[in-house]
Amino acid sequence: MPAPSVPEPSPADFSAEPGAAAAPARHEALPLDGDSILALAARSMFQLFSSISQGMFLVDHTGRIVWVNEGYRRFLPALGFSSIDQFQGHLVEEVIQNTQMRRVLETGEPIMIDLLTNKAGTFVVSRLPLRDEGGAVIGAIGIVLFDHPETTLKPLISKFARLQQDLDDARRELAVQRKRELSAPDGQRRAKYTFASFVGTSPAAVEVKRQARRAAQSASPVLLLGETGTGKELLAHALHTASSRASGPFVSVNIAAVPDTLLEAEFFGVAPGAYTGADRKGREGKFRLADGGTLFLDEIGDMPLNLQAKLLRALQEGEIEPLGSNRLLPFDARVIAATSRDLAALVREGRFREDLYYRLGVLPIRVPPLRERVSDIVALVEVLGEDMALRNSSAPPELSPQAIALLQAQPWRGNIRELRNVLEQAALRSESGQIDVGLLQGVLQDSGLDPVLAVRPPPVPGPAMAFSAAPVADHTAPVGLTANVAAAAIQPLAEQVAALEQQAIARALHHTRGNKVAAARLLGISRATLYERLGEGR
Ligand SMILES: Nc1ncnc2c1ncn2[C@@H]1O[C@H](COP(=O)(O)OP(=O)(O)OP(=O)(O)O)[C@@H](O)[C@H]1O
Repeated sequence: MPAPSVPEPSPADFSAEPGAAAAPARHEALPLDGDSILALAARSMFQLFSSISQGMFLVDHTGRIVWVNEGYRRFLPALGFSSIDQFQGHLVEEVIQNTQMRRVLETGEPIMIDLLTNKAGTFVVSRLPLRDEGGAVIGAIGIVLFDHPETTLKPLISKFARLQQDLDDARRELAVQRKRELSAPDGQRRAKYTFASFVGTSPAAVEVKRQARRAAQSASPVLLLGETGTGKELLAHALHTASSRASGPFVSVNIAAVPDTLLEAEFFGVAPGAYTGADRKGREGKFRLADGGTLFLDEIGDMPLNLQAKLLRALQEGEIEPLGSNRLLPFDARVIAATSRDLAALVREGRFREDLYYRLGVLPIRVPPLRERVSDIVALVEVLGEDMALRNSSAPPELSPQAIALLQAQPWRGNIRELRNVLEQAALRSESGQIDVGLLQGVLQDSGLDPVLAVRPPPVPGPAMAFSAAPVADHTAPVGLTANVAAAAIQPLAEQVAALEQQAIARALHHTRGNKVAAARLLGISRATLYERLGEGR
């Protein structure tokens, strides 16, 4: 090991203990010369950091670790080291994954606050350069300010995760929109999904696709009801593509996203000359843009009451009146509406017109939440993993059977969107591309989800499930299942029963927040049987 260029400080030099052995003689007053004052201040700051931080280490100018304090040593096992010799004396990037210490050495710039995630967990860290008297960078100090920030900084981290998710969603939507615009000749809007894009062969998924296919044959309005992220918009696209209007435009309006004051113009358009400014030339409304095709009204439950009356009239008469015009214009668009709200309850509360509810709900279709179609999770993970890989130009993540079992046990309140987000986070944190149950549990916790206890995996061939189905980026292409998934689907009955049993146990444990006695009671089995099924037989 080359000699460190920063003299290795003795622990006593940096002792955090007040009055520690090597502390200089007590000063009754500040020393008078500037150098001594600076030295005293530096030592005091160092001691303060050492005592309030979770751990510290020093690297020399080559990036070699030359000193580690007591606090930091407890992270060594999680980083994969059983003794300090395996850590100290090595280059920092060889022993701490994802570290940015090299950047600090190269630029001389501190990184005051950063989030570091590696196999030891997620940490809030600070990195400061050390300079000699001439100002040259001779090393750097790494400080772990907080470990487990998911607990200590939970509100901040959840907010960050939410914002990140919003940003990712917005980017995705923008990319899709751009693609749609580019592929649409003469500015026409097209649907991008078919029924094949709706992944799932569970009884609930098959039934919803059956109903939607039948609805595609009719000209009546369709009402898609279901929790957020269950695939209502995807189904609306598919329904349009399977209908006789497939060659016409697919136009969608997210009512919740448009300010109330602009909705009327958005729907019915603006007559030329009605306004000054940008709308002087007039503007087509979505009803007219959807002429000959399908108009998808997303989040219909958020529509203001005054506009509900106008929408009802338009649907009944097949005519709209643009703002600022006294002419009625005919339109020919098939309406599909969707909501994640309890529309019947809104009607009871007087917040949604009953006549409009019946008018829109001629063909109501309930889109099932993911927790009612647990058997679709393997295929969904496969498709989402492939899609992520395609976007990031990386290999699809590989999930251990235990990780799959954990995913199957989640309540998924945000449904497929939430599942996707969890997978993306897990893939980001995994260095090897493998996602095991421990990593996944951390992600679920950090995402503010209520992770269900891990259970024994469903019997799946192979050590880990490699996902390599056809990409979903093109949702018009049928999604192929890999041999693995296909094999999983036709496992021997005993294995399928065992998998179902594991899911039931996971759900019961979730329900009882991990209380095994209560879970056993719920399942009608003895505690011993439950332990045995959990692989903890004693
Ligand atoms: N069955 C499915 N197979 C594959 N991807 C799906 C499926 N269902 C939903 N998705 C994907 O999940 C995401 C959310 O779906 P979608 O926007 O259609 O849900 P939604 O019910 O309309 O949500 P919201 O109510 O929040 O608008 C999309 O990226 C969609 O492609």
